[in-house]
Amino acid sequence: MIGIENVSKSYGSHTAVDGVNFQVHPGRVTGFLGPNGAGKSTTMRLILGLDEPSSGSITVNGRTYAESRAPLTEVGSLLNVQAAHPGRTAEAHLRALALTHGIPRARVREVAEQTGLDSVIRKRVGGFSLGMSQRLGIAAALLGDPRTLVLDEPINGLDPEGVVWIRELLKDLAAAGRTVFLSSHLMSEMALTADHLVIIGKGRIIADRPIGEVLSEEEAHTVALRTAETDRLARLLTADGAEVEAEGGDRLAVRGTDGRRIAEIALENRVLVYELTPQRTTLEDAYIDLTRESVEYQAAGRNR
Ligand SMILES: Nc1ncnc2c1ncn2[C@@H]1O[C@H](COP(=O)(O)OP(=O)(O)OP(=O)(O)O)[C@@H](O)[C@H]1O
Repeated sequence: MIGIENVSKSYGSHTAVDGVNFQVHPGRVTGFLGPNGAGKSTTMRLILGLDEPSSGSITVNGRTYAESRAPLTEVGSLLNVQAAHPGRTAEAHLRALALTHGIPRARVREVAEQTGLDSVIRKRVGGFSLGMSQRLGIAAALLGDPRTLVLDEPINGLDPEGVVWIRELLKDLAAAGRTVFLSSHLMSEMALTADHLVIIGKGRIIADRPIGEVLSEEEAHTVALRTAETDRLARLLTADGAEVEAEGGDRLAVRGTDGRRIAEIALENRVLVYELTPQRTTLEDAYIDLTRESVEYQAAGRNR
């Protein structure tokens, strides 16, 4: 369990994280989403005690990270993929980490197997592909068998097989009761991996909801239709309380009602409707909607 209470972090006059409140619960995969510069990495660094918040408090499993005696066995993290010394073998890297935390050597073999690294365990890390380095970072995160995992963009650099592998791994870890918190900008991947979403924009939390809710709230708000009598049907629907927009030609976009009500009104008034499509918003659309303001703000900021 990760608890973030009123956390802010400023760098000089720039506020990277602004009064953020949320909790990451065990037993599910929580996705942390936001456009570039939204504050994801900063928040993760604060959770891991690598940086001090300007204000507010952060706890992991009920304690601040600094209070944990053996953080690797409490929180596993993946922040910087290239964190291992390039001249070391993967095995030497993992053994050194295990040694500093009193973790038995046998555990190195276990995590190497779990992350598909066993065939390259004696190879130097410097020669690793991004995908292999990513697997090594995940192996290091799992080494202490921690209850909580904080992973910054763990899907980056993985091939399709690697993506499926990490998705299954994270789901299994959550199913075993662990707290799994990962950042990504890949909405499509989040839809397949995360149970819960925390969306951040401009350093503020925009949404903190189960993934299904993010979808259903945004879903079917608009019904697209085609009819031979756009003006008449638009008047009838507006009189019924709907919001109608002419989309050109025989098309209307209708909000504030549903397809069934539109069909009833059309039938009662003998208006021919030959297409009636509730617009399903994908998670990606919902995300773009939620973060649009942040992205615009950033684009404006860059031009300054
Ligand atoms: N050490 C630092 N010094 C100054 N500004 C920083 C520092 N670290 C982050 N920032 C700024 O804080 C804001 C948030 O950055 P952060 O890296 O947390 O965003 P992010 O959501 O992880 O973005 P990305 O997806 O690009 O990694 C950005 O405007 C960034 O420039």
